[in-house]
Amino acid sequence: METIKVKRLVTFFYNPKNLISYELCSISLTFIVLFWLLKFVWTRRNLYASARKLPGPCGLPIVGSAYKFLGDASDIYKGLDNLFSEYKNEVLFKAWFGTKLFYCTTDPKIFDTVLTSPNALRKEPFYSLGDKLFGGGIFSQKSVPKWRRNRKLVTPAFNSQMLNSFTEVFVQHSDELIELMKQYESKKDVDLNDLISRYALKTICDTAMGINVDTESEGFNFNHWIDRALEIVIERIFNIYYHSDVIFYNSALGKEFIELCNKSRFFTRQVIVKKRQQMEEEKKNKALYYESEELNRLTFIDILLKVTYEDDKSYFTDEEIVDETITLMVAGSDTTSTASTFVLVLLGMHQDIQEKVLAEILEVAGAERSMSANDLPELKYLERVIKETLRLFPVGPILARTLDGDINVGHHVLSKGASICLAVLRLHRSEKYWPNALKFDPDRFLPQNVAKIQPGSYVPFSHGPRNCFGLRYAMITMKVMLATILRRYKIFTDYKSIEEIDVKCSVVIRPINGYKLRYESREY
Ligand code: HEM
Repeated sequence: METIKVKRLVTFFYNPKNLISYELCSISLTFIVLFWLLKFVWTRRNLYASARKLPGPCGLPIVGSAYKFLGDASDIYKGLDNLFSEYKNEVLFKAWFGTKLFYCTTDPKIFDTVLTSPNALRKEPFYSLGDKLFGGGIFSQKSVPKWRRNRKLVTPAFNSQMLNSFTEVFVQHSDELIELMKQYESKKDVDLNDLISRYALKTICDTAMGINVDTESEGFNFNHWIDRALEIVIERIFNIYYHSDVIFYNSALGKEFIELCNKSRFFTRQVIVKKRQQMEEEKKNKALYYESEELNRLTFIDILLKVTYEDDKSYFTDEEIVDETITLMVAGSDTTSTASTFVLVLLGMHQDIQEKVLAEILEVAGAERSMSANDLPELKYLERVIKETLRLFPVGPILARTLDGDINVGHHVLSKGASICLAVLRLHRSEKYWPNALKFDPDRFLPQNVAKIQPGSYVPFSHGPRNCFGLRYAMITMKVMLATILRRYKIFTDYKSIEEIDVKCSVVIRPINGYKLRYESREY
């Protein structure tokens, strides 16, 4: 059989007629490839011209510097950090990732210009590698008009009146949390972040959706699924072979990712179904579920369901409602729980500051009284502690945007079509803008000192039109929960210094070796 095939091939090439057509074919193919390559290079000539003016690693053909970031989330962050260390004296440098040009910076002026520019409203397209989890939710939405429309639609769900009305829910769940903490008291290396994540998810579901989720039940794993799924998204982003759907979804990592997405989205769908059932029940007593006087008190999910099922029926599809809901559940819980756990680590490391925070809490709300919305603005020192923690451990250590138009940053024009990587963690720890940067000093945020902070050098909630819209929500929920924990328990950590806490970036920041927390009851 094989010999027949070989014979046929030999006869084909010995036939002069076939040889001519074969040569013609290969010549045309070569021309097509050359033409495509020239077109590719020509349309990107501005990128190459811009890149030539900047320092940065040349990278290998096709893969660029992507080989520097192979491995898991820890290796990837280490690779990125090493790259920024290598060019630490440069205001702006370049890095090729595959065929993509990235501008890299820790300069606050560039941060400010980029984050407020209408040409940088789109998230870096790598974010869409997590689409199976978040779809086109507001955080990763690729279409700027759709993002603008959806952001405008849901923002009223977090107005001041709504936020004040949430305080009671935060208090109730914080009380449940400290009860839950009792069983692990004095134990070493408690995974306090797991308990706090459950609190955070419960509160976001209760406040933004009016749904009570039983996060304490056995087998409740939503936070862990999301944690792992985000870690996989980062691994996929930095491994260019995994950018191909065929390769990724046929790999073990891709299969694990699909399973995690299915489980997380199934859980989210159940939350929505529960809400719709609740609405149908309540609707029996009213002509319309949404009475006009209640319109300014609609929760996030009320707004999504109202525009979809009572107004313009084509506003969101069912899957888009899941996209928005899961996005909010993660953006509104993983962030606050991570930030709050880091606050506890830093207070465990700085007992004097912990005692000052406690003194303030006792002065404002006493040892037993439930916290009220009026108490929260009085917790000024606690607020400074949270801000300083977010400086040292910004939840989003890296921000990335793609450029839809040129942006002039003074000494350089960033080219349309490139992307930009803003290294928030490095900026927040830069000695140039934060003297004695690794010192935990909440007084940097005293009103008289805030005026001296260089604009653009403190961006834990990002900046500009695409900043975090949960900023005020986050501050309130963290204050209530931290004040409730701190007046009941004294916190300790095995970490001795900030330098000791190695971090990785699984979209959000994480300590590689855990939080190493322990706590003991306080006696009054
Ligand atoms: C400590 C708490 C929080 C921190 C540090 C934080 C930080 C951030 C950052 C840095 C971004 C921009 C990300 C980027 O550009 O890639 C962002 C966006 C976002 N955050 Fe937060 N966040 C927190 C809490 C919250 C809460 C509580 C909510 C919801 C109630 C929320 C909802 C969102 C949403 C929906 C976006 C996307 C906004 C958009 O693209 O228009 N965040 N957050």
